Amino acid sequence: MKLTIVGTGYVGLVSGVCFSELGHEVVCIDKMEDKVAQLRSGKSPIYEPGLEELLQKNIQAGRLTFDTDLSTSAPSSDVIMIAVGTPQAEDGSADMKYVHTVAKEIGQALPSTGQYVVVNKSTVPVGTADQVKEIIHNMNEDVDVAVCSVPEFLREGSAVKDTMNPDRIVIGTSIPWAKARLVQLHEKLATGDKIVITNEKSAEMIKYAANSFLATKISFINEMANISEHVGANIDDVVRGIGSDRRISPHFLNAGLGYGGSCFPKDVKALANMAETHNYEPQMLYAADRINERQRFKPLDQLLKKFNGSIEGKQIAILGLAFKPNTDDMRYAPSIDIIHELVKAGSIVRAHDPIAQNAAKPFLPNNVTLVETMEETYAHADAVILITEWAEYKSIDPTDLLAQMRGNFVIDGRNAFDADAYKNAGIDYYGIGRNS
Ligand SMILES: NC(=O)c1ccc[n+]([C@@H]2O[C@H](COP(=O)([O-])OP(=O)(O)OC[C@H]3O[C@@H](n4cnc5c(N)ncnc54)[C@H](O)[C@@H]3O)[C@@H](O)[C@H]2O)c1
Ligand SMILES: O=c1ccn([C@@H]2O[C@H](COP(=O)(O)OP(=O)(O)O[C@H]3O[C@H](CO)[C@@H](O)[C@H](O)[C@H]3O)[C@@H](O)[C@H]2O)c(=O)[nH]1
Repeated sequence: MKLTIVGTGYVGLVSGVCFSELGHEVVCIDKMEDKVAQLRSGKSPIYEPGLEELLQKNIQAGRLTFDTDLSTSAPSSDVIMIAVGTPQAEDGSADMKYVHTVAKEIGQALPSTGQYVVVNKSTVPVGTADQVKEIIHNMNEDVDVAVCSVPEFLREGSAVKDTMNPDRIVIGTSIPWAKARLVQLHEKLATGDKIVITNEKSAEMIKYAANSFLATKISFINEMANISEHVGANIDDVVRGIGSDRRISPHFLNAGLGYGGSCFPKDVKALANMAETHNYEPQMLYAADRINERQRFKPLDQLLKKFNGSIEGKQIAILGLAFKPNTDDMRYAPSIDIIHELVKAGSIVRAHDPIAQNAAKPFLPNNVTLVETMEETYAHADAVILITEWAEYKSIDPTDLLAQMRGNFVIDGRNAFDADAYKNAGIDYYGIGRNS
């Protein structure tokens, strides 16, 4: 099949690379000319394990090309996918301007002959498929187009693996010929029960429900960790105890500094906003969001407690800047808020991230020192905060760490270190919900 994919962010680029790897002919479109030039030369603009290799392989095989304009490839494509950003608007809703622009461009590009499938792969409010169809028809009322919803569930850091081995593919369309085309497109990825076929609105809702459930699960376990601290329980044991119940499962129950990234924070808010516009008050979503907003500031409370109310002049080492390991994405990373607060309080901050160092720069205050190695971060530090649980940080020897620090306070914001080993080495160790 021939595909045009509009937008080369995580979703558009990873989908483009994976569909071409599966043998389809793919043209990826982006407005940013330098990004398109970079992609044409086989260089990935994002850090994503396994992506660049497949990008180069499929460009060489002639199945994957890049363009700045969709008008050449869209009319000859079996499927046109919209994969542009839907960032958070000021009122918490999804900002739809990029999707609407692409819809107009598609309407202008498609001829009145042929049958076209347009897919919303971006995370969009319920009702968007109808809206996109209306915009396309406003441009060209004769075009025969099915606008469908096929939401994306990949995770950054394992995006290629997730796309090639999906738990399920959701296809939202009420038009039989469009359904047949989309089932065929995905047949090497999912068949049988792994394909969830539904209408457009339910598919759009599935994406928000999935992300909001996962975000709520994280806020729930963070709430349990916070309560455990107050009552003297240990969250690791609590998770073992509840996670062994198959109805709960141990997955996605890591207490820490809360969820960041480009999806959960904005999608919980967008779903809440959607509910409000339909006069429904989504109490659970408000709570998940509020708990998450507060959680990332826990290291500051602990530092103030440790240093008797003032951290002015204290040297604080930050381990990890990206919103999670195996990505260089800094969108809504807890490190940004934490570091700004530390600097405001007069601390001297040295920070390290194995991959996100450059991506982090524009988000951080100028007087933060970004260092090349993790050892340089904690040399002479009064306190260390682990924010992102990169594998290399887990291999730190607590005795070596203590020998290089000036102080002895370590805040493990992701419960990634061996608490007993740290305490036995003489470190004043604080983990989230672990101190009992
Ligand atoms: N990032 C993820 O892990 C992920 C996973 C699942 C779903 N999603 C959803 O997918 C959508 C895309 O997210 P992302 O992180 O991949 O996006 P992104 O914001 O990283 O990138 C979007 C790209 O679209 C391009 N673009 C904007 N307008 C364009 C136009 N008119 N024509 C061509 N290109 C245009 C931009 O230049 C940019 O390169 C969002 O709705 C997001 O919520 C993201
Ligand atoms: O037990 C956990 C699991 C995750 N997190 C945090 O939650 C955030 C999100 O993590 P993850 O879901 O792994 O990353 P994303 O790449 O943001 O992926 C989510 O958002 C995507 C965009 O919508 C969806 O496609 C994915 O299915 C969904 O997992 C990160 O800050 C993690 O540190 C925790 O705090 N505790």
